[in-house]
Amino acid sequence: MSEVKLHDMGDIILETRGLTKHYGGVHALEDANFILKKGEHVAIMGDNGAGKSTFVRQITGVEQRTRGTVIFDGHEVDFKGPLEAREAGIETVFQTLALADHLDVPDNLFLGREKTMWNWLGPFRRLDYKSMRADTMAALEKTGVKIPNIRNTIQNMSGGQRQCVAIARTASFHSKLTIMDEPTAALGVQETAQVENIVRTLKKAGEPLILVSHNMRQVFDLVDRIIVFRRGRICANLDIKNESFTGEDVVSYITGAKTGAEYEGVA
Ligand SMILES: Nc1ncnc2c1ncn2[C@@H]1O[C@H](COP(=O)(O)OP(=O)(O)OP(=O)(O)O)[C@@H](O)[C@H]1O
Repeated sequence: MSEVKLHDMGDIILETRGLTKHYGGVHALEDANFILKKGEHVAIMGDNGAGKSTFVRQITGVEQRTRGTVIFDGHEVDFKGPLEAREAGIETVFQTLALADHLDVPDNLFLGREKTMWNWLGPFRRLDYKSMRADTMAALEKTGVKIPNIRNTIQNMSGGQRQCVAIARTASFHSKLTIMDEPTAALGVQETAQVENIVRTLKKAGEPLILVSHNMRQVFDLVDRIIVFRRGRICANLDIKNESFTGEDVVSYITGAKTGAEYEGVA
């Protein structure tokens, strides 16, 4: 992680200033000013192609931004990849899930942060499979996720089970920020309810969350604030507690039927 400057962020965990991503002539993300406070849960909504995942990818270092600043936990950051972001405390469930298909559940949960133990045969450390398996069972239990056999490789699991593993991985390590990009898109009713319970657990623990979702009911149930993206720009910042607006209003911002005052990026 390259730390450029220190910022006194007060109760802000994440801020983006002028965050922009162009793919050649495609302006996928334009000048996004965004603030997330510690403990706050914010939903990101918007039509297909509005720039939501692009926004997530620039924060988590999956891609290098065209311009703009990201300040996380008081540091100006420019992550070179998602592992760097994770090391800094950002856990992300990507739309693509980013699981290793040929590995089983414990190996996926601990990928890049394997537990080791001293080997009694010599002065070197080896992987502590037993402990990782036990922790995996505990993590799944805690999140309510049901996987029949954790030794199965990911490639032999259903779409819903894969999604659950990705979410359990995110929720089982205490992070400074969790980002979920459409975590329930491929899930059935029961699995969706489990994921929503995980989100509530994070809220109770005071852990901040960015939730990319198309699901209006879910968003109204779970978050404090809704940010709407339209054509790569943030076009609305709606505080669920303090403002009276309906799902129809949100849809109007998503479709462009309604345009808000210029978003200032201040909660
Ligand atoms: N690697 C890429 N190369 C070129 N264009 C891209 C690339 N990734 C995304 N885009 C374009 O950027 C725009 C924003 O895409 P993005 O995936 O961020 O949308 P989204 O809001 O997450 O949509 P969805 O809800 O469908 O996931 C789209 O026009 C998309 O086609």
